[in-house]
Amino acid sequence: MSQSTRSTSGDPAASIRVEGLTKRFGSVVAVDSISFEVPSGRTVALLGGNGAGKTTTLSVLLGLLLPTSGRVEVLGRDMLRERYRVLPRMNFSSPYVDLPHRLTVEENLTVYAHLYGLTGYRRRIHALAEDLDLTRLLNRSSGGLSAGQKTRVALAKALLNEPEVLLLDEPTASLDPDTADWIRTYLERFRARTGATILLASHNMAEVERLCDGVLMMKAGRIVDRGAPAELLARYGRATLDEVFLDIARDRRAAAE
Ligand SMILES: Nc1ncnc2c1ncn2[C@@H]1O[C@H](COP(=O)(O)OP(=O)(O)OP(=O)(O)O)[C@@H](O)[C@H]1O
Repeated sequence: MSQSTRSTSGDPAASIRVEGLTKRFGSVVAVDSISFEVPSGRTVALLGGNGAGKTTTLSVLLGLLLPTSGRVEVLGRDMLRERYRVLPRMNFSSPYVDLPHRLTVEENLTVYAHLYGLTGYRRRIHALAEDLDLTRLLNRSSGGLSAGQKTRVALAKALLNEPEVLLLDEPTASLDPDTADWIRTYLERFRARTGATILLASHNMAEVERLCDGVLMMKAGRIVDRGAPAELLARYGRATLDEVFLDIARDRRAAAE
């Protein structure tokens, strides 16, 4: 089993540790007793069809949703009891979160910099804007941006505090192939430079194969398989993760079973 995604075993180097996590919404079991660890400095993907429980898992990890049961630790702290000690060291981006439309991009990033209590934030915002090709957009109102531009602004917001743990929900959704590729390269460099731990939900298998050390395959709230991309390809006897995904979605068994 891949080191990057193994079930909980108390690895002290794990930046994210989830144990027996269940989240119910009324009669809907969105996440059903899942356990996993993400070692420090690794990038791991949550994969699964629509409604598999990926966004719910990320939301519990951020402390935005309370778990029905189970334990969630980030950077060694219990997210239920010590979330405010960890949140300054984390960040996230999601296509489901919209920035206030009337504020300019720079104003929005400044509001977040204040929320994060950053000093020297003006320089940081301009450096990130340059990195993410946003300089020309800083004075534009956020509501008028294209989907791809909004995604890049959301990523700038997520990187403002140089997070040690970064949660990304579909980081390249609605980006054209060129911009998506550019964002992936950026994320690779960010991780190499900072040693950040990244957990991302994605529907893009090429992205996962390129960026991720480990994969957690979710279905109906459960983790139904896990491993490094190469391990999963070998186990299912497939050439691409797309094919592995379809095998799992359609209940075809791994070749090695
Ligand atoms: N606030 C909520 N109230 C009720 N049900 C919810 C709520 N949030 C999520 N669910 C349900 O929980 C299940 C998991 O949803 P979730 O958004 O985590 O899936 P997902 O894997 O992120 O899906 P997608 O790929 O479509 O984004 C779904 O059945 C969804 O309808």
